[in-house]
Amino acid sequence: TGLSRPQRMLKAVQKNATKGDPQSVIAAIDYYCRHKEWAMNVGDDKGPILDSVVSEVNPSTALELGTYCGYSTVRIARLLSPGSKLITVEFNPAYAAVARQIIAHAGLQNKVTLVEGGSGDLIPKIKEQFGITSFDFVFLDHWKDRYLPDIKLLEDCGLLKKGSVLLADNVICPGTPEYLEYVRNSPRYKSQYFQSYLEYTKAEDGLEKSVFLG
Ligand SMILES: Oc1cc(-c2ccc(F)cc2)cc2nccnc12
Ligand SMILES: [Mg+2]
Repeated sequence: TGLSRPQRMLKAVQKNATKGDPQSVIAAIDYYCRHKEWAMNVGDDKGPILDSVVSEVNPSTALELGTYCGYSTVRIARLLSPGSKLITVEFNPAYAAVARQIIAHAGLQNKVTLVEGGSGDLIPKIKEQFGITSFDFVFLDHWKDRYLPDIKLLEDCGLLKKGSVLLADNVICPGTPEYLEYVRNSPRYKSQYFQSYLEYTKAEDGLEKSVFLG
């Protein structure tokens, strides 16, 4: 049945984006998904909000849950200072295979470690496997029913410290009600909603930024 949607997106990047130029990779994906076929990238409405939070935090260690094709991986990694690291976790091997190639096309493979597997299984292994004591920034963009259990796991594994910033995609569409209720009512977080739009559409969506208070 031919190429998958992620593979078609990869082809568009290889055809239209300049190797080693992250901005051209971002633009090629946004053009393809806006004009050819929709895909679940954070996109060019929410993307600048992601950029501003990453730039403000300037993380030495960052974690992304849900790589998909690597669009937000490229958005985050292009803003990291030299020596900073982004770990991105993807459950679906076919998605991971495309993401590796898109991240490489952007020339960001040295800043990114893509780990294949379930976030619930991998989070407890991060300290020993990567020698990371805590994350300055976490982008949640995977399955919505994993957001809450995964931040509780990050807390329990001691991977968050005072000032760690969580940014969650899709808190309106598809929606993460349990997660929102938790971060907005827990004394351990200071939470803020950034209203925007579901990628490449006019539907409402937004990002929730939550600072861990320790
Ligand atoms: O940004 C996203 C959008 C959607 C999505 C799918 C279908 C719709 F109709 C609306 C929204 C799903 C997502 N799953 C995982 C990570 N991010 C997602
Ligand atoms: Mg998303």
